[in-house]
Amino acid sequence: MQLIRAKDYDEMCAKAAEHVIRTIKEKKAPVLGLATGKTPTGVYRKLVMDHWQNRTSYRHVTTFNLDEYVGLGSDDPTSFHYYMRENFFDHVDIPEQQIHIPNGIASNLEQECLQYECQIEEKGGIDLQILGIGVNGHIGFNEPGTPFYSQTHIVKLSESTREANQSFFNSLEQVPKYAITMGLSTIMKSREIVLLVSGKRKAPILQQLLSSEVVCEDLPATILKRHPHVTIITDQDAYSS
Ligand SMILES: O=P(O)(O)OC[C@H]1O[C@](O)(CO)[C@@H](O)[C@@H]1O
Repeated sequence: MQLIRAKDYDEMCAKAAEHVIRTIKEKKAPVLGLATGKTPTGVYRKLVMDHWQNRTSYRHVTTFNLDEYVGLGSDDPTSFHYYMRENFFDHVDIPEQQIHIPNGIASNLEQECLQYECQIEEKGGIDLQILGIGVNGHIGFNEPGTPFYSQTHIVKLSESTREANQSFFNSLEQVPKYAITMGLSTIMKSREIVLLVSGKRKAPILQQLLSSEVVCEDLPATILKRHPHVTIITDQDAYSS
């Protein structure tokens, strides 16, 4: 794992955006894995700015998001669908049919998971996966204890995750209890992974991840130690607190 220590959030986002731009410029039909949450919003801002200033095009890009809440449709302002449109997709030239986000209101959620996994494979897998990390070490919504062999599946969110994501909702009661997430094995099949870690809140889990000599399901992000091409980009707050 390569570690890049950016001086602040802005520099962390700029470095992550460089990875994305390089990937979409190098590949003929790039497939991006995208994350939501507070951490990557600045990356999307950089990408949108670059799209308008440098005419970087997304016409040839396919995307797969990591996760979505069960029970929230794409028009719900608290869904990850909505977040992605608002922060990124509405501001670049990516064709709608090349955007993939799990459908949290599918009538058959199990089938939705299987189908999502197949769609990723049909597109030849993910070239670059952007990840954030939960305060409990989750990646995607793969909570501690999730099997390393997991594929896209339905997960019961831990209370700490619901509390961490509460700021997107009016109250804790409104935070869904379940989500669809790419599994750990789905994430590990990506050819390159960039993990973003920002802010003092994430300092303890980053420290734990970096110092952990064991790779174990209790700390899902440790699986990344087995991946040949992972870059962790942190800001100073996450690294030095
Ligand atoms: O960036 P945040 O808001 O701290 O969230 C951490 C991670 O948890 C999630 O919300 C769950 O997938 C991710 O989207 C995010 O990368």
